[in-house]
Amino acid sequence: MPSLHPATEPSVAGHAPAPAIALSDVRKSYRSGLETAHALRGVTLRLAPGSFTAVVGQSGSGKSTLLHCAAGLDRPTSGSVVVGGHEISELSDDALTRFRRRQVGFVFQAYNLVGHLSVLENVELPLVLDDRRAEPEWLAHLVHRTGLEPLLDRLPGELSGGQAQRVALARALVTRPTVVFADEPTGALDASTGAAVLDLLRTTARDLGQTVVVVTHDSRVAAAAERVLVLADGLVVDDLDAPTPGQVTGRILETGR
Ligand SMILES: Nc1ncnc2c1ncn2[C@@H]1O[C@H](COP(=O)(O)OP(=O)(O)OP(=O)(O)O)[C@@H](O)[C@H]1O
Repeated sequence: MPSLHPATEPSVAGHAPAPAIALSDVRKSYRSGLETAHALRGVTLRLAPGSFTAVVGQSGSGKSTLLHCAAGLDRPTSGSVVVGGHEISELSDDALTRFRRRQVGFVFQAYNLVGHLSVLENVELPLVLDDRRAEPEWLAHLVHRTGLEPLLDRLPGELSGGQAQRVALARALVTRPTVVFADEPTGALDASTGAAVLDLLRTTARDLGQTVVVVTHDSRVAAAAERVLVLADGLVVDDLDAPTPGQVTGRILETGR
């Protein structure tokens, strides 16, 4: 992609592989009138390729802002965001849109499926928007992996919540993105359906070597990840390795304001 210039930070031969995502001192402030909200106050983190990370924190701690800045949905006020070796924080709007289509997959709580398109058309949509066609083998693998074979001709309105979220997951993966961001991916599902979707997200990530970042309020969802980053007041205040749900809840409560 010619419009994306490579990151200035090279990976060092013989050391850990270059991160899938690297944020350096990312700050984001929102101004409204005389007030300024400092949503991110200097976040630095690196996520390894193929890692499954959860971002947790109390309401207002900056989780959504972090996701938006890391995914190229919004620009940081300052700092560097490198995804798949590309510095994205200063791209033009057009280049940022192309970047998102090619390098990032999204799974949202509300699924965001297009109501008049079939399941198959929804899965293929990110490629169609980018004038590309699906690789048949990859598409067949994803459809199989997400159990969508019997549902391909249905419309989103004819699906259960868990089925709709599986469509959203297949759609997020169809472009083979550098990273998949999931924002409260199980928030609209009952507990057992949510657990099934989460398990699918985790095993798909592991089997495909896909980097996944989940933003969630739910400690049980977070505990499915290998690594949990705890945000408080716009800063990463903890970095937990495979914690239990109880440990996650405890750390979030300790950050209370
Ligand atoms: N567009 C905006 N304009 C002004 N302030 C904003 C805007 N977006 C976020 N903020 C503020 O930035 C801070 C972080 O918000 P953010 O939505 O990132 O938190 P969050 O952890 O995702 O919260 P929640 O869990 O409630 O969704 C909050 O104080 C919020 O009020």
